[in-house]
Amino acid sequence: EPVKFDFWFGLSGDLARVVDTLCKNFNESQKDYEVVCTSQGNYDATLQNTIAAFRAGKQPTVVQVYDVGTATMMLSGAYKPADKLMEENGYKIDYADYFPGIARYYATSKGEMLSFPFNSSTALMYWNKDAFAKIGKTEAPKTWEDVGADLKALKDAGYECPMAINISANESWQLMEQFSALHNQPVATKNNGYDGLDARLEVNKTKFVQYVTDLKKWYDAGLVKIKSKDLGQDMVQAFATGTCQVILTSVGDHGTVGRTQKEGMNWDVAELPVYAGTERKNSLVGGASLWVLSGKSDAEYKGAAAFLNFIHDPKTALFWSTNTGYIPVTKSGFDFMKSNGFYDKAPYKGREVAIESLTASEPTEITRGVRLGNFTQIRAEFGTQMQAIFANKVSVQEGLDTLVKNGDAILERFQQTYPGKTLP
Ligand SMILES: O=P(O)(O)OC[C@H](O)CO
Repeated sequence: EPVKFDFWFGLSGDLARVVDTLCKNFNESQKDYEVVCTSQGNYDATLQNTIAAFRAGKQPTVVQVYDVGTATMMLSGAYKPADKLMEENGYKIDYADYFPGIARYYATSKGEMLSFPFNSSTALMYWNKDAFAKIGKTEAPKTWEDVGADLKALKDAGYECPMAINISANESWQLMEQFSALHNQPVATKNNGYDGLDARLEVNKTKFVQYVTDLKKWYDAGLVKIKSKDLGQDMVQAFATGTCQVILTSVGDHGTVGRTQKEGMNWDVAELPVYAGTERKNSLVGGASLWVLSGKSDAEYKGAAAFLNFIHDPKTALFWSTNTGYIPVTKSGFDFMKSNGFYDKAPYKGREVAIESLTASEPTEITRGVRLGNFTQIRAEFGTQMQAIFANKVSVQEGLDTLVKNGDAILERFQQTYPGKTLP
């Protein structure tokens, strides 16, 4: 009888099917362990359900935690450090093989790998080449000023939804966090939280204010439509079916768009635009890492170590990245894919743009990431305020001021939960 252990993850729909296949591949690759993989619906729910399960003593052995849950996990103390787990179980992992920007996001300041990078991404602009051809464009706009002009031209050419944005809770990632990084603008003080739990939000006085103002202006002019998950709308499908001509989303959706697109539709991905005159910085590493939780048996830990080792294998990287769009997290995985001609082939060719975006500059103190406690709640507040802004209930400045005020209260509560503690 193989030893069973649970893996909870946050991806859903088409991407969840790819995870299921990955789990099946692991189970078929050996006889000692059986991983039982269960989607929790989304990243937020995965973290919340894990915390609740932990309190009830029913936590899974392995859990996928999104990038911005890292600070919460680190301070929870509810994990078994992944690097220690591997060492205890006799696996030698070459940590220098991880891309430094990715490793750094999930490591402590001393470089310990508490969790293992799994699905790494960044945000890109997806654009419909057929629609842009109708307005005489063969390239994606590079500045937000050009985006504004192109959306207007698309509208004038008869397109009902030139661009769609998702203002649900989780979408602060591409709209607020990535935008801020590219423009080297802080989301929060203390270098986005890396330098202290007393960090507080700053998005009501950065370039982000101008961005929301422009998005709202374009929305009022019918150039931007809202396609939000919490309204039961699917922005990625709105693009894939040809309904909307531009979206901003994760490179992790690249495989899904390819599988579900309207037949014959020509599309591509490009780096997120920046405002004219901006010195572009690297975009943020998104996605999630795999944490191993405390309180499990030695046998389950052996299984978890074998699973992490399987995921670390360049062949798994090829399977995973091909079918999703997530970028390989190790140099060996990337080299293996290159040697297989991966990035030379359509439709995978465009995906290299994600790596270009991630490496556009050396990470600054601001662009290495965002490390704030209880970020799930801050994102929920983002969703609430963006909806109030777009429904004309408050002005852009009022909405962002409230986001900062309520977000700061969330950060303050987190700080009080861990008196005298600092991030590892
Ligand atoms: O859509 P993903 O998986 O690339 O993740 C996006 C963000 O990083 C979530 O925090």
